[in-house]
Amino acid sequence: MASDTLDLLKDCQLSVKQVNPRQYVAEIPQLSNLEVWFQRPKDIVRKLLSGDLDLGIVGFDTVSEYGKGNEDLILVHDALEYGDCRLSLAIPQYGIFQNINSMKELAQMPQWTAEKPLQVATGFTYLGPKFMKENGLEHVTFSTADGALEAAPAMGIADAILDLVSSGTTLRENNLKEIEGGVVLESQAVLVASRKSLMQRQGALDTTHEILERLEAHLRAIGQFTVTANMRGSSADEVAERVLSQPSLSGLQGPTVSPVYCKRDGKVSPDYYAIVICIPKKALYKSVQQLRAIGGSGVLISPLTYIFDEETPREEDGERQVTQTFLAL
Ligand SMILES: Nc1ncnc2c1ncn2[C@@H]1O[C@H](COP(=O)(O)OP(=O)(O)OP(=O)(O)O)[C@@H](O)[C@H]1O
Ligand SMILES: O=P(O)(O)OC[C@H]1O[C@H](OP(=O)(O)OP(=O)(O)O)[C@H](O)[C@@H]1O
Ligand SMILES: [Mg+2]
Repeated sequence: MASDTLDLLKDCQLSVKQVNPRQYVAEIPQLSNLEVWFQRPKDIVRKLLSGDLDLGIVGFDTVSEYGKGNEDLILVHDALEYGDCRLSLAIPQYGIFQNINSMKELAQMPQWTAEKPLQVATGFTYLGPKFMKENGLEHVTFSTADGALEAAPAMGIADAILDLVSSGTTLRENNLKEIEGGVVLESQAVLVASRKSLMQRQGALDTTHEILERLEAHLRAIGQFTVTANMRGSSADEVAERVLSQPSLSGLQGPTVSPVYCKRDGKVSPDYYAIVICIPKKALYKSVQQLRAIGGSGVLISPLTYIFDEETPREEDGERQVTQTFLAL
């Protein structure tokens, strides 16, 4: 998470300058009134709540576990697109669990009683009990460990585990399986703020706004490409019409069409037109085919680095409750 976070900030032109890796304080030269502190994920959330930090970048799982629904925590950006994982319940593939494939079946197993409850090993001692209760599992006890939880069932320490899963390799290698309805939450890296800080600390809101804008500009651009092509035509309007007749070629705000002039027999006139559009990566191949079909040639494709809109989309988007809260400040 730490190195992915540093990479993301760097891509947003917010490089973190750390004198040496053992020093836990650093700076971002572009943001003069900001200090960066390297802390364990759970401590970031705790320190946001205690008022010792204003902003944090952590996994959503950590915000949920240690934030415990506290309304002082605001998700300023809820999808930084790395650290993807899910918090999920896993049980052994063997023994009494061989034919158990859902939370419902697990809850209905006759084995779990007040005297002999289902034992779950987890580091998520807030979300774990809450989830099991919501799923109708009454007879459950929890044991906690900081890592290598996947070994607990084979060691006889627990029946099940509740831990983060990404590729699923660790579970598989330890003969464990996920079950239907067993995902507590989906997680990825988020930017989280203390509401109190944003409201009360001088400059905190402006700095957060700047970071958010840069993040948005970069994240919107990932997966988008600029496509330029040449096209013959009688006028810019006619070329634009041809481009817009194709569903994958409308770009962010329609195509830019520019005349390419050349001089022939002493006369300067547009010989052909250059068109520029932004295209999402997944539509790239289809778009190139469509461009060719309408007479496009010399198609050049380059990755986009930033897309700055008039306003940060996350602030405009009415559907995003969290950012609305941020704006409401
Ligand atoms: N396998 C994984 N793939 C992707 N993201 C993960 C994975 N495991 C954990 N994460 C994310 O990385 C965050 C940090 O996990 P990590 O294991 O680095 O720290 P930790 O063990 O929780 O903290 P500490 O360093 O205090 O022990 C998690 O909260 C989660 O959001
Ligand atoms: O599904 P996978 O891709 O195999 O990833 C899941 C593993 O990753 C995390 O552990 P991590 O490597 O962070 O070590 P830790 O448990 O010691 O924190 C998590 O706790 C799982 O064990
Ligand atoms: Mg692990």
